[in-house]
Amino acid sequence: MTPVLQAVRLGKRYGRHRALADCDLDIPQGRVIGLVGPNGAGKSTLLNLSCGLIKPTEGVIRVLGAEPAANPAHLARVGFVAQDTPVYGDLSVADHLRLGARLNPGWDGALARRRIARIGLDPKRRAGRLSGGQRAQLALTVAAAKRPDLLILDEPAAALDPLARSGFLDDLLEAVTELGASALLSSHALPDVARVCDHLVVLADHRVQLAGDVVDLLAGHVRITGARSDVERLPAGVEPIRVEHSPGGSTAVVRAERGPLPAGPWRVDAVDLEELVLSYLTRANEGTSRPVPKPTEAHR
Ligand SMILES: Nc1ncnc2c1ncn2[C@@H]1O[C@H](COP(=O)(O)OP(=O)(O)OP(=O)(O)O)[C@@H](O)[C@H]1O
Repeated sequence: MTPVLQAVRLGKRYGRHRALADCDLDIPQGRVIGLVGPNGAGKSTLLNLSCGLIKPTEGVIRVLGAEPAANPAHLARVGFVAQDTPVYGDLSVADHLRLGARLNPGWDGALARRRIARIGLDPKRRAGRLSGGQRAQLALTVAAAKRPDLLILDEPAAALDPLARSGFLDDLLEAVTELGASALLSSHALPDVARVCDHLVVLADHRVQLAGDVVDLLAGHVRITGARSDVERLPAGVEPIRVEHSPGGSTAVVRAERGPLPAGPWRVDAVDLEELVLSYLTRANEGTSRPVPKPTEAHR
C-alpha cells in the first residue's frame, strides 16, 4: 500500500533560517502518528509541508503517493486543522457545515450533523461564542466530514482542559476509525501521544531523532541499571541514548540493535514512551545525536 507520508532528505529554510533538515520518513497508512519535539523543532513546518501550505527548499515529500496539494482531488483526501483551531467567529456552527458542504465534493453531511449532535453543539450558536474545546471539536468535525484519507492536526488539544482534552482525543480516535483514515498530529503532551498514537516521530534541532511504530520502538529500547564501569562498557550493537550517573550507580536508556539485550551485570527494565522520547530529546539537546535508528526485524 502507498505510504501515507514519505520524505527523502526533506528540508525547509526561511531565507537563511533553517526550519527542517535531512528529514527521511516512510510511514505506512492506517497509523495515528504523533509528532513531538521542543518549541521551534520544526513540527508545524513538517505539517505545513505535508498539507502543501508551504513548499520544500530541499528534498522530496509525498503524501498518499503524490505531491501535497497536487490537485483538487488530492486536496480532498487531506483534512487539516491548523494550530489554534481556526473557525469563523461570525459564522454559526450550521454555517460552518454549509460552507464545508459547498467547498468539499466528498462532504458527509450526515457524519457532520451526527458529530455536532453528539458533542452537544447548538447549530445556531456563533463560533466566536464557543469555548476553546467546542471550537476544537467544530474544527475536527469540519475536517472529518471531508472524509479525508489523512487528517493533519497541529497541536489540536493544546488549549483544552484535561477533561475536554480526553474527550477530544476519544473523538479523534473515533473519527479516524470511522473514516478508516490515518492521522498526523503534533503535540507537546506526551501522555496524550502515548494514549492515541501508534507511530512516533521525534523532531529536535530541525531533524528527525527517532521514527517508527511505537510497539517496535518500545521493544527496541530498555533501561539498564548497574555499576558505572559496567554501564559504560556496553556490548557491540547496544547504543546508549541517555546515560545518568549517581554515587549509587548508573542508568542508561539504550537501543539494542540486534534484538534482546544479552545478559550482563545490570538490571534491565522496559521503558515507556515518555522516557524514550525524553531520552532522545536530551541527547539532541546535548548535541550528541546520531543517525536515526530504524526498528530492526528482530523487534517485530
Ligand atoms: N514563516 C516563517 N518565517 C521564518 N521562520 C520561521 C517561519 N515559520 C517557522 N519559522 C522558524 O522555523 C523553525 C521551526 O518552526 P516551527 O513552527 O516549525 O516549530 P514547531 O516545532 O512547530 O514549534 P512550536 O512547538 O513552538 O509550535 C523555528 O526556528 C521558527 O522560528
